Amino acid sequence: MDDADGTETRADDGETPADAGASDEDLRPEGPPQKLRANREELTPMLSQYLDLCEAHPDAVVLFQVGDFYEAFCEAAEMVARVCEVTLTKREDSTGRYPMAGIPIDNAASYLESLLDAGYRVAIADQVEDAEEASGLVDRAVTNVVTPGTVVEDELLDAATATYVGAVARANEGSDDTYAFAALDVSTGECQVTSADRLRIAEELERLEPAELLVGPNAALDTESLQFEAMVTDHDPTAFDAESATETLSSYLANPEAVLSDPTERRACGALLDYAEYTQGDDGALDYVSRVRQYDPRRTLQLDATALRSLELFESRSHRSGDTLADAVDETACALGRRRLVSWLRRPLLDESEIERRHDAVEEWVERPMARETVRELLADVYDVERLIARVSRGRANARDLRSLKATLDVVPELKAAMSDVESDALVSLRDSLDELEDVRTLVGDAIRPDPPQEITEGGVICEGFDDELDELRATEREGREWVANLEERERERTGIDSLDVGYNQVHGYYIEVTNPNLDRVPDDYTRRQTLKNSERFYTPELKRREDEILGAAEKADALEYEVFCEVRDAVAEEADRVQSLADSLADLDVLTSFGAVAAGHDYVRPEMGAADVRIEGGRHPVVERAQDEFVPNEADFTDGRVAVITGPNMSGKSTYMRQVALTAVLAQAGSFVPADAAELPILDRVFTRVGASDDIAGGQSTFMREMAELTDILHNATEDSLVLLDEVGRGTSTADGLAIARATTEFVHDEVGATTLFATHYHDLTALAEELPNAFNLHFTVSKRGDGGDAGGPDVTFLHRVAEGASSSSYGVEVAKMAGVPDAVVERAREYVAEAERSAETGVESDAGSDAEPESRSPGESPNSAEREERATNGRAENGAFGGEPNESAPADGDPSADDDRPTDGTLAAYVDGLEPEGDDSEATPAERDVAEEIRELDIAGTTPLEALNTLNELKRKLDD
Ligand SMILES: Nc1ncnc2c1ncn2[C@@H]1O[C@H](COP(=O)(O)OP(=O)(O)OP(=O)(O)O)[C@@H](O)[C@H]1O
Repeated sequence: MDDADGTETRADDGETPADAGASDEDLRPEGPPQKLRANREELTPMLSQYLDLCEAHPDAVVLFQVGDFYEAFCEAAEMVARVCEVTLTKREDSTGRYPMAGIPIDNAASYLESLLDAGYRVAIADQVEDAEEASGLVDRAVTNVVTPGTVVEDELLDAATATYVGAVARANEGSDDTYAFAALDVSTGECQVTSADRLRIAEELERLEPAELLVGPNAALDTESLQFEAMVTDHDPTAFDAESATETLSSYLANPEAVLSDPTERRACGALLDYAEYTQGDDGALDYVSRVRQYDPRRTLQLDATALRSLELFESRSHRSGDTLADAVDETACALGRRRLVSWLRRPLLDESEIERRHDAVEEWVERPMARETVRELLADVYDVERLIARVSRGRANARDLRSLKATLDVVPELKAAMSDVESDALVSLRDSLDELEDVRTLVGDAIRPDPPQEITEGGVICEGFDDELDELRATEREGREWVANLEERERERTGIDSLDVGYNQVHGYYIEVTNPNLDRVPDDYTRRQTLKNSERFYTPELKRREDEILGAAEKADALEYEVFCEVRDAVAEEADRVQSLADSLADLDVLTSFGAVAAGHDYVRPEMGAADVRIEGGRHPVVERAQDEFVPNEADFTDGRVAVITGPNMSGKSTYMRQVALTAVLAQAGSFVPADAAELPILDRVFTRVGASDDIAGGQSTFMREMAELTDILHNATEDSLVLLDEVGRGTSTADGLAIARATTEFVHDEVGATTLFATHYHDLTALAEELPNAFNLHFTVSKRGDGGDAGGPDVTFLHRVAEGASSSSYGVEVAKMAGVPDAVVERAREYVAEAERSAETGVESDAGSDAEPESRSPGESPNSAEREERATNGRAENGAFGGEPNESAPADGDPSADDDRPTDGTLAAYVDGLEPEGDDSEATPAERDVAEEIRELDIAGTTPLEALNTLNELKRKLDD
């Protein structure tokens, strides 16, 4: 405890946050507490020090070390007590009573996690001098500001994913629309910087999802509209000034202009590094951040946030582990590899020769399973040396970390041996680049004991033979202890007391214990030290001398060990760059080996890259195939047409099919083999995916508007090298409008864009379009029917999940409803309505909506919306996303769903609901029928799924029956 700090007590008076009187709502837990400010002149030295630190960190909650606790006071204490569920106590002195709450330093990590989760930044103010040696108040300083984007503690980080803090800056010149984005993983020192127009930078943000974001002074970033959670931090705006940013950068790059030629990039990156230094206690530059890299997102396959999400690359809708692409192809052996895998999947390559280089390596591993498995086993012993060396550089690594580094280095020669005869270019150069770091390995091996304690200040860390002075001290200590160990025997002999014991305790030191009946035989040179109930404890002058010698030597040795340890750690830190590049090679090697293992274990093939069009034989969905007992492989052949209109019943496999095509391309360009019997693939520049509103979250205007804005983005940005997946686009509005949008989109993509497009739809009318457009074709998913729909109650449907040419004949919605357990009576009635609708379709009675959506007057090949399209094309790029911008005028407005427009055209539910409408006036109907009719009129059919519709129908029928 901090004696010089006054009269503070930790007495728990049982007060809880609730009964302590909630603090004023306006009082923030961050920054200087008002009450302390008000009493500034009278405060005790310790609280005054606390107040100073709070003022220096206005954005953070200051946790202030007092002995074994981190304490918070006043508003911050009340918050800490609530969020961390610790007791609120108080500190009382002559200036007043102050709420106080503390968390134990020993297991601070879990409390810090709660504080971060609750949205706080935490400034850790440590005692930076020994409390016992301090002449007055113990000196304290903020050694670390813990924030969501800058955490470095292993306990708070996910081993498998990188955590980024990002900074966005905008060009200073008024008309210049250049934005720069810099992202830093403080735990590893990886730093990447790019610049582009604001739309692309917004996409980059979504792609990297930094946990925390600094926004430059004039960047006008609408952080509210980001589609991921990021803490927005106000950092000193002057850090973004060109001059100060370049100065910050000069500690990291010998020539900042050479690496970051764009001034906006330098401003973003400089400000970011300045902030990172601030969070790490501001001891100057972070030495381990030595890999500042400029990149251009256009040099990699672009996957925006929507594509990443809908393809479930890293996060699945089910949130079950194992359900993402990253999980499916992850057979990496170490955390380095897992993080690298994520980064390769996030940024698949565009350069064909680089892709082939990775494929060559994967092929070699597939062909050489023994060597591959040996390498994987060795990689399993590799520690997370990327984060570890960063800790070493920050002076935070302990002896165990250094031993983990050595264990990793021990693996390297074995890895090189296991790869001695590899042939592929990538593997050869990886093998050759593996630096054994023999010097570091020997140093750590000689210096640090094999199984050291967690603490580095209490001895037991440094090997014998490493430091002479230390060895001498330890020898003195050892001899002393041996002398004491033999003392019992000697004294028993000398005194003739057989029960005499020699022992040690913390308070009294060494003693000789004699039981009461033997006290008369105690020699004269024994001095009494302690009286117990049944015995007395003594010491002799020699024992005292030896004790002082032992304890003195031990204490000195511990201190010296710490000193020696720090020297070793500093020497290792000097080699941080080499360790980082070793980590880099190990990460690449792990991913390539994992790709090899996945390819071998799951029958993936090497794709042929550089084809003109996608052609996949026997393709599978890499994730769904694992969950399915029998996955049905499917062809995807775009050599005779680029636009596929895909129909088929619900649940027949349309979405799975479309996604598997995209995932195959992503895997191939990331360097992996692909789940197929054979694949020829072009190099794609972007993958767009848009999923119709009703398959997405909730229906409704805003979702529809978003869908349309996203569609606009595709229409403007897709190229003939893009892959576009459209899943039920247009479903968020009335059927007629939806169909019209779907048609117009298909035509535009077909005529103007030329992208490889897969369009899954329930609008059967679209299949006619595929026949009209030369480069479009129909695919459908087949089902097998048993029975004919007669007395037996209609056909039973089995999904074959097999894609076939041509359009689907029926949507089978009713059969799906049956499979889902909708009561037989309803299913049967629905079938009657379907049949009726089909009969009327055959006799030429068309619904209004159908004719509305498909003008008969158009001649083949002529687009009905060409004028509209032209207007769209001249409207400039879509202005949506995080940087605000006006809603795009070219996005089609949501139609006013009038009664007529709303009438659906597809064969099942539409017919059913149409059939229920009373002919003529409601007044002839019974009250129940009128109610039902009213309810039907109110239904938002376009926003209702087939299943919901059938359930509603069931309910309505029950009402009528009642
Ligand atoms: N090729 C396949 N082999 C085996 N099972 C498959 C296959 N494709 C899909 N499935 C299974 O069928 C389910 C439904 O597939 P999917 O979601 O792709 O259907 P859908 O036609 O898009 O349905 P909806 O129109 O309702 O969106 C999947 O979850 C999967 O379990």
